[in-house]
Amino acid sequence: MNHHDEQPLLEVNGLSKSYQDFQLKDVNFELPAGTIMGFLGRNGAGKSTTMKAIMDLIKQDDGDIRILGMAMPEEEVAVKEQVGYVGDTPLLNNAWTMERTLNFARHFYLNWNQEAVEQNLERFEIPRDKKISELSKGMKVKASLILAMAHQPKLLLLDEPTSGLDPVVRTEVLELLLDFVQDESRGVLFSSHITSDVEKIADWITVIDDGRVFFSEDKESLMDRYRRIVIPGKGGTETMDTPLLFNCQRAMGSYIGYTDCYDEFQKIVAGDWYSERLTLEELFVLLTGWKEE
Ligand SMILES: Nc1ncnc2c1ncn2[C@@H]1O[C@H](COP(=O)(O)OP(=O)(O)OP(=O)(O)O)[C@@H](O)[C@H]1O
Repeated sequence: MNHHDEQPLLEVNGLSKSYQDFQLKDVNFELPAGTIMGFLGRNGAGKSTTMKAIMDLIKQDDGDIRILGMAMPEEEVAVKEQVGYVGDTPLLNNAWTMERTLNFARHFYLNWNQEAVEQNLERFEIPRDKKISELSKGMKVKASLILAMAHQPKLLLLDEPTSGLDPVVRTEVLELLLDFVQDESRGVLFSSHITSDVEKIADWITVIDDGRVFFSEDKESLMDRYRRIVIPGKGGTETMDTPLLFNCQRAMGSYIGYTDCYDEFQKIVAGDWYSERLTLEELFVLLTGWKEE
């Protein structure tokens, strides 16, 4: 389906923020409805800062942020009805039970869905009567997610929702996110260092590097256009001498390079080579790590 005819759920245009030793520089991307966007970047690249600026938890220096066409922070009250956020430091009060937390939070929203809350509490086996401080890390994450989704937002902004969770709980959380976007009107932006999680469920990948958007692209097209090209044996220097390849090197008796336009490479470059698809993790390391060598 073509998502682009519809209004994006989230538009970030020219977002800038300066700290003493770090700048977000002209961050631009759009999140279409029905999309799960994986937000990747190395430690300190600016993921949390971007998400906090979207939520107006920190003041942006410059930029235009729209959620369902509404401007942040100008239309904050209306926007927050449409957004669920789970940040890097949970907002849950440790001394409260889940019951008390939910009873408190429900008064702030018009569209609170108690039925969905009950279902999710059951689905994730979250006890209502235990204090938040008595929940395990995984339970806290799930509790935060239930809370973030209780007012039926259109957009979820999740800062590393799956880090520190066991594989079973991680899978449950990923399934919850897939369910969430299923009706194609909602969307999720989630940052993660667990590239396999992102590869599993994201439709769109946005990579931020040193405060700039490196690329923001449909996952399938991204994974399709990159390939590792291998020429076995000692030859291959001429074959590899094409601007379509980068990061060429000899390794394990072969000549290895990478292309970001595999379609073209395939058409143009003859010779004895074969290609390998990259995992998202390999692609991420290749693109954000190789320039440091
Ligand atoms: N309140 C602050 N004051 C000054 N600098 C800050 C502040 N918050 C974050 N930074 C700096 O901004 C940069 C980006 O931080 P941010 O938390 O956005 O990165 P991140 O991509 O989320 O990293 P990680 O993957 O490690 O969570 C870092 O260099 C950090 O030190």
